[in-house]
Amino acid sequence: MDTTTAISIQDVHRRFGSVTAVNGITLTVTTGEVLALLGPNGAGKTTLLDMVLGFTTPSSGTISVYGRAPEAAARDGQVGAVLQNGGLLDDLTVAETIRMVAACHVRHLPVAEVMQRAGVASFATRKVKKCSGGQQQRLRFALALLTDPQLLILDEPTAGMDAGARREFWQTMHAEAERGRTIIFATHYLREADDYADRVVLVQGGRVVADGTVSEMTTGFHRILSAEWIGDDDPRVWAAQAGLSEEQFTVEAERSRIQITSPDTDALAAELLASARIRHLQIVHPGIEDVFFELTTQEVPA
Ligand SMILES: Nc1ncnc2c1ncn2[C@@H]1O[C@H](COP(=O)(O)OP(=O)(O)OP(=O)(O)O)[C@@H](O)[C@H]1O
Repeated sequence: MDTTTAISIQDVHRRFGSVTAVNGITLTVTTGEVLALLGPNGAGKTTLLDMVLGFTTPSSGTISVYGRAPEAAARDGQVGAVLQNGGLLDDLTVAETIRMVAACHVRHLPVAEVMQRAGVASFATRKVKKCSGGQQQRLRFALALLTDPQLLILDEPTAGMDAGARREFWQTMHAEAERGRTIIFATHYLREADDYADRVVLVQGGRVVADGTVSEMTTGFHRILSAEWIGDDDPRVWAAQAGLSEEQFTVEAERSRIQITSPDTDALAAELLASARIRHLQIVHPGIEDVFFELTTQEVPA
């Protein structure tokens, strides 16, 4: 078995009646990778994760988890999951919930260790129904850790958490990633993907529309150059000679401030500086929001 491959997804489709939720995804996830699955509502993220967990099977294509069928890997505790609406029993306390689920597994980590690692120890005696949304997500995370899984799957784990709780949750997750666990999480929060994932896979319409690190994704996208124009000539004339369109070039405030949108702002900046036409140069790189917006507003080919 190839020990570096955690998940292998080969040309997977999943149809529900006339709806094609996953439309030909091929993806290999390497052991130890932290991968964010990003995409708008209905993109197919949950359906894909459900198949990796063995809850549903592909209509066509194959998925293997550590070289095995997904349901076999999940059954043996190789995979832990924090799902959007995983059922919790309201009247049990946090500690009772963890002990009860632990009792269902042949092998599990000590309950006290799991509570400490998931950050639930401080509210262990609280009933589930009295826990905040963020605390319930932490409890789900504790349950996912019980079998000491090699792979953690998190479907929008921080949904409903405020910014502080999100940050704390991700600190905990970071510690788990450093232990060499493979982590896949689906999220709508672009910043989370940017901050916590080694690799971002952008899904839309059941397909992968981008796959890479955030810096790879933003390379090749336009950058925005802005500067103060100090040349003697008219900046519009220069822009026309440089082949910039009206959308790419704007000049504000009595000709003094120019803005250029281009994938190759470096060369333009070099030329403008060398000819002493500009000063106070700034180049802004696009963030993942821009990439996400641009990629997910494109039409997906049929
Ligand atoms: N059991 C099902 N029966 C019918 N259609 C389904 C089923 N599960 C998912 N779908 C459809 O498949 C598409 C993909 O849904 P999915 O939940 O995988 O998207 P998602 O990216 O996880 O969305 P969200 O971000 O809103 O959770 C949607 O059009 C959804 O309505």
